[in-house]
Amino acid sequence: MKILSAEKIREADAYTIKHEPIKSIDLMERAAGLCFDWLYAAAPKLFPDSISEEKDWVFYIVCGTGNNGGDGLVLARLLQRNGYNTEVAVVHVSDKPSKDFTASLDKLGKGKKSVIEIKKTADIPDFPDNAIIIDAIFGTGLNRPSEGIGREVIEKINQSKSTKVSIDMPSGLFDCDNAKNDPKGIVRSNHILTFQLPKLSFFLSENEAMVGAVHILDIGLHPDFLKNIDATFHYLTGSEAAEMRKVRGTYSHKGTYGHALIIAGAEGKWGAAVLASKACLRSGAGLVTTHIGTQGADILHNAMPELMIQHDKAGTHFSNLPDLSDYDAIGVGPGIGKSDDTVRALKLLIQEAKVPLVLDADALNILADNLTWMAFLPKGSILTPHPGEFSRLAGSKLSHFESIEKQREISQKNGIYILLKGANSSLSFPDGRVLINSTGNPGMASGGMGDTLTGIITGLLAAQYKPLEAAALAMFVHGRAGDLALKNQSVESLVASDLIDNLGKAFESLSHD
Ligand SMILES: NC(=O)C1=CN([C@@H]2O[C@H](COP(=O)(O)OP(=O)(O)OC[C@H]3O[C@@H](n4cnc5c(N)ncnc54)[C@H](O)[C@@H]3O)[C@@H](O)[C@H]2O)[C@H](O)CC1
Ligand SMILES: [K+]
Repeated sequence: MKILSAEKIREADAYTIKHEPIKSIDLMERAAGLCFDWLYAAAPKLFPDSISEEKDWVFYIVCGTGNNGGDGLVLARLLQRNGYNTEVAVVHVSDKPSKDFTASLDKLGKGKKSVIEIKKTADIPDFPDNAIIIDAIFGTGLNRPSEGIGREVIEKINQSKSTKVSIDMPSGLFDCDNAKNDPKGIVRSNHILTFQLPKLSFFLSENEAMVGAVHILDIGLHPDFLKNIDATFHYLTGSEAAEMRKVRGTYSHKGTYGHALIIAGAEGKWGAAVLASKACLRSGAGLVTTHIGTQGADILHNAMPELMIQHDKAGTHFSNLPDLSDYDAIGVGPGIGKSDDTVRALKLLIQEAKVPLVLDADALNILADNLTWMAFLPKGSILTPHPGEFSRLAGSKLSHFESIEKQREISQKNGIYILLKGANSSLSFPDGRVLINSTGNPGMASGGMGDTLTGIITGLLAAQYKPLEAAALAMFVHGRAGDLALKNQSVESLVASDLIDNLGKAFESLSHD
């Protein structure tokens, strides 16, 4: 699913109005109608248990004077028509109300319910603590941080304990970069009813306090426009991940699915090799060999009889390169440490490898100490840093938005894929596009999860997936397996082994997406 900028969404809006064709006011009615349907279904769960009777429900609709405010006014009319209690406030954020705002206000007027006009501080009402506040002050038309009376109202809304439902965007939030924005001037939304496509800022950690649950409402923007428009950012949905999955031929054999090499583990961290190797075996590789210090070999053998083992010359860590000619995919890094001979062996691996590499953990830390090696990585290699590893690679502490911009830059410059792990992991391609993941949960913030991801990507690469599909499908399935594993665990108790146990179900679940 594409993620478009506010500017592109405006173009989509205009294209739809012209080519569907539909009047802009009717598009607003359609959008607000979908908000009503959502609220109608969700309201019983949104009001506190103490207010169980519909007659006691209050919907407090706070509107700006642009089209976002217009949506709020149409929604207010629909709520009133269906017999719900409403309070409607208009914040005079601009002295030039939009045409459709004015038309919607006229229609509401016919219902003879008075509107609270907010022009100055003294006009701002006390918002209740047990209502639903509909936030329709600013949408995609915000052109500078909220200020003046609009901002004052936003701050007062944020003081209320009522559930806040934002139309299209939390008012005050920009669609992409909020580095120069002030969080205090943004509605702390519990639910966002966003139109057609999600906005990038919904997925960024700096906006966590303002972005609640996101609900995407299909308002029928023109499919031709949505299909043809180029997008830098994409949200990876289940059906898109499912399309990447390859069907296995009846007459295929283990040779069809390639031979993966995992280089992982060192004294005290053999478990990293176990997790990466297991995940690799469970992700479709025909054969998996793990290159490991002799002292870790028994642990691996006992954990997985299906695995082949390649002994390193050093007993305790990765120090020498095996013959690479047998392998279709190579994953390196989990738990390998940073010994001098490990550094030398990794350098040799980067020079000698003829297949894309998957680099994780200590392999990335070594790379961060030797940034010139980046240009020598086999094209299509995949780096899987967590935010700490990424900041070492990128050279400074960055906001999430800045990290993604930097991630794109490094991918494009070096012809590699970077999978920046975290909530809403992002995968950047050599051509500058970025996929944002839609699976996973906070229980996955624990040791070993990254080792598992390395194994999955390497397994898919061995099984002849192209780097783009291997990285994207692995990212999705890894999160999905974490979500499935959570059903029998809690966010506190979830561990990487649970995730591996659910890989089968996760791959299978794709057939239902
Ligand atoms: N996407 C669609 O197809 C549809 C979108 N709809 C809704 O329309 C808004 C966008 O409306 P727009 O009129 O362009 O802008 P806003 O209502 O978001 O606000 C603009 C309004 O506010 C003024 N303004 C902007 N920034 C500030 C500021 N910092 N301080 C004060 N005032 C500010 C600006 O001058 C305007 O007056 C979209 O989000 C949807 O909700 C349609 O209704 C359905 C189709
Ligand atoms: K809004």
